[in-house]
Amino acid sequence: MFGSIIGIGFICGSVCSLLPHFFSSSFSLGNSFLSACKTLNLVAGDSQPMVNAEYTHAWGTRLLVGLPVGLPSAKVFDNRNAIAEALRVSPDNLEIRYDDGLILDIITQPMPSKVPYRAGTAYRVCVGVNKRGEPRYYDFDGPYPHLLIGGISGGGKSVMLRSILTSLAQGPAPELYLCDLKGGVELGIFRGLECVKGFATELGEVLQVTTKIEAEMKRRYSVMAANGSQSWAGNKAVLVVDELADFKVRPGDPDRVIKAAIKTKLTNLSAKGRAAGVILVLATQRPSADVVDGLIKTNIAASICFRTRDDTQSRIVLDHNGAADLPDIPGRLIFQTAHDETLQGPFLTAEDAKKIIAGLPQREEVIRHESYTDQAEPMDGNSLEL
Ligand SMILES: Nc1ncnc2c1ncn2[C@@H]1O[C@H](COP(=O)(O)OP(=O)(O)OP(=O)(O)O)[C@@H](O)[C@H]1O
Repeated sequence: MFGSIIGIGFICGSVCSLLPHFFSSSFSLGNSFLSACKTLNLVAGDSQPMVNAEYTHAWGTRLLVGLPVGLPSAKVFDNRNAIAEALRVSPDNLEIRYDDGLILDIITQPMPSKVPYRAGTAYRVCVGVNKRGEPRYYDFDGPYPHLLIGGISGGGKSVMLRSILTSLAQGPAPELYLCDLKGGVELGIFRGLECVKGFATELGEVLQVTTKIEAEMKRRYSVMAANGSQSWAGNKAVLVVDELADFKVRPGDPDRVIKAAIKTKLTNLSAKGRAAGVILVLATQRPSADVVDGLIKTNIAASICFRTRDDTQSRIVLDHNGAADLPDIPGRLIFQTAHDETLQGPFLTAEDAKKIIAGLPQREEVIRHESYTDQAEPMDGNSLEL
């Protein structure tokens, strides 16, 4: 008798070891959830929710829950904070969704503070991994045109731009137009790539580059009109601006004319670029209302926001205060498209990026810019020879 009990125990132990993710935490969080449901009166008459499965993952625990007829899932969503308290996690670490049944993800492990760069596929670039370690992508060919990247100095914007550009350059690369008013310190490593069609390190050059991409947008619209098509089917053109605050006009600013001209072009590109396959990536460490003005913001549908200095900056980028409360961890961000998700951005050093770039098609000739003068007529877009 005793021997057979040991035998059954041995078999159960062996089977369980083959299923390390299933039932391995002896239903403890599932039981806590069910107790919370009772306390919160999340029942339908005499019927209670059932935990159909409890899985243990590296990041925490997933509960698959069946709700009795008469208990809508909305009632569970409404009680999220109280359920999180019962499960002893912060509300941020309890994710509830309905997908053919109720799924509760209880995140008990901290997010990693460093995740490696990974190349995307075509126009889909990896912008980080979520709390469950799943990669998330921004698709330059997707439904959310234009990307705003904001956050305090040291938050991780430059590393993010480096990852995005490296991934895009790995191809099939779009045409890249890069504006880096830090003298090319951040984006200079991309300058020699064949796919880089414009590179600016000074205000005059930014006006040249934005004029050129605007002309390309107009050309594409003409082609589309001739073809009777509504959207550009060819290669994308991506304009990257690091730092948007460089075009903020201050009282008595001697560069106000050129800055205003650049701002007008950026607004125009943000409004009309998408259909022509022209996408903006605008980065700033000073997201204020006069830097990310209403017109540009209205046309930008996706944001990556690192920690911000205060609630106001967070609201400018995300329309809520969330980024001000992010932990002080470089690379930690909120990615906003249809909804928000906290991610750890991919980490890519300049040295590693250079190694990848070295294996990509390079241009032989140097980009030549014409100088800008206040008197110059608006350029027709053909003045920048590559
Ligand atoms: N995704 C990341 N994962 C881990 N560490 C990161 C990440 N991104 C940035 N860091 C760290 O933070 C430092 C600052 O990052 P980065 O230069 O990108 O900040 P920034 O927001 O561009 O600042 P600034 O606007 O002053 O240039 C990096 O040198 C790196 O050590």
